[in-house]
Amino acid sequence: MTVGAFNEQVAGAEATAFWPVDDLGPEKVVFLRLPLGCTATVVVDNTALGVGIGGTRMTTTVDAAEVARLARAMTIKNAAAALPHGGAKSGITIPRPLDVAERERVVRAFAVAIRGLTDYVPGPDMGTCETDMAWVRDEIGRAIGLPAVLGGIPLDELGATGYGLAVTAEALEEAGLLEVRGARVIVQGFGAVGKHAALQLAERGALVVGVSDVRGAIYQPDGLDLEALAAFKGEQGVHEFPFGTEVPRDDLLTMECDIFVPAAQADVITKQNVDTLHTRFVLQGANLPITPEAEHELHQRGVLCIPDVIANAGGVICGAVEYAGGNRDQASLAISTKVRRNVLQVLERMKADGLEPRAAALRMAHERIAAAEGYRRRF
Ligand SMILES: NC(=O)c1ccc[n+]([C@@H]2O[C@H](COP(=O)([O-])OP(=O)(O)OC[C@H]3O[C@@H](n4cnc5c(N)ncnc54)[C@H](O)[C@@H]3O)[C@@H](O)[C@H]2O)c1
Repeated sequence: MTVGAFNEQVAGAEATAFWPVDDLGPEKVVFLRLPLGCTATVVVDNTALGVGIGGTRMTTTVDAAEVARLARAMTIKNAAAALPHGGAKSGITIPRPLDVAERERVVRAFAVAIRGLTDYVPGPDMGTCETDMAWVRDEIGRAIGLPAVLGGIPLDELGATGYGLAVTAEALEEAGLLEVRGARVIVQGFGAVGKHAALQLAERGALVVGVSDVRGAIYQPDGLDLEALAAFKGEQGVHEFPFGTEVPRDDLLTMECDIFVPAAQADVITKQNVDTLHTRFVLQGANLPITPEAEHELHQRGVLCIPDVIANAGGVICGAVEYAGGNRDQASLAISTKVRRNVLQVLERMKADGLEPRAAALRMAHERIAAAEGYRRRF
């Protein structure tokens, strides 16, 4: 980024026109100059509930506005998950892809620069990984998403987010809305989230009848052999799995099921295709997989959509347990306890206040933050 562009970004920050500035935050916005022409922004949005946890994004395009929006999303997500953490985020803007030595130099310089920003704990995000977090921790003693040898809990290996999605289904069963055993499930996306959600739901007796990845989809009306599919997947597309019928990728969005799990990308269900979805429940694995209009329409049709901030919170809960020095087992217990309780609270809130699921979840998050704000010094 040129100095001019950097200054523009700072001026934009002062103008505050392009990111959320309200009673919640942001509390701090810090701009940094780093070696090799890199710049960084750290936004500590709100720390009423505790130290702000949020990833460090490292791309050629990340800017202050993106970081600020993501920091706000973390404030809401951590509060909705009932974690003792506020929301924060950082972004390192690189002028070009960096080699490993350059990257280490930039990440270590970033870490040193945020040493005094003790109300922010970085974690991995798009463009950063556990090695980057290990460098950060080496410099300043704090980061999450670390390698196991440094106390990290391997989030994707554990399948923390997928596990939380299965717990969500169990909570719906506990509320008398669904029977997981025998429920027909379709999962869009077979990556870190979708694969574990499918495996965990199948383990509980659900019939995962369809699964897609970016290249195609596979369908088996009697239920796919998920263990075999997970072992097969590797570099191959799920559509190449021999024990099922290959179908066009987005046909899965039109097939009848009890539970649909979008676990691929944002905005995959919109006003344009929402009519084609034939399901009773949507458990949101991806962030914002359904546009607000489509979510509203599904609610009107009686489809219960458990929003991302509740259903996919397994990952952030795992991060919070790691920060507290916990282990894998403690992370699993925290995910099952918190996700279950949050789903049941959303259902109660919907009933009591006549709210749609996302509005109920957001109200819960805002109330938790407001209650914590009540304990802050005001003078
Ligand atoms: N990893 C986590 O713990 C976590 C936590 C919360 C939210 N999320 C969100 O969940 C989503 C998935 O994350 P992930 O970590 O599993 O990513 P991933 O890259 O591991 O997997 C994504 C999967 O989606 C597939 N995909 C992409 N576009 C598709 C399409 N149009 N149709 C069907 N499949 C498609 C890819 O082929 C891949 O199988 C993202 O939106 C992410 O932000 C992830």
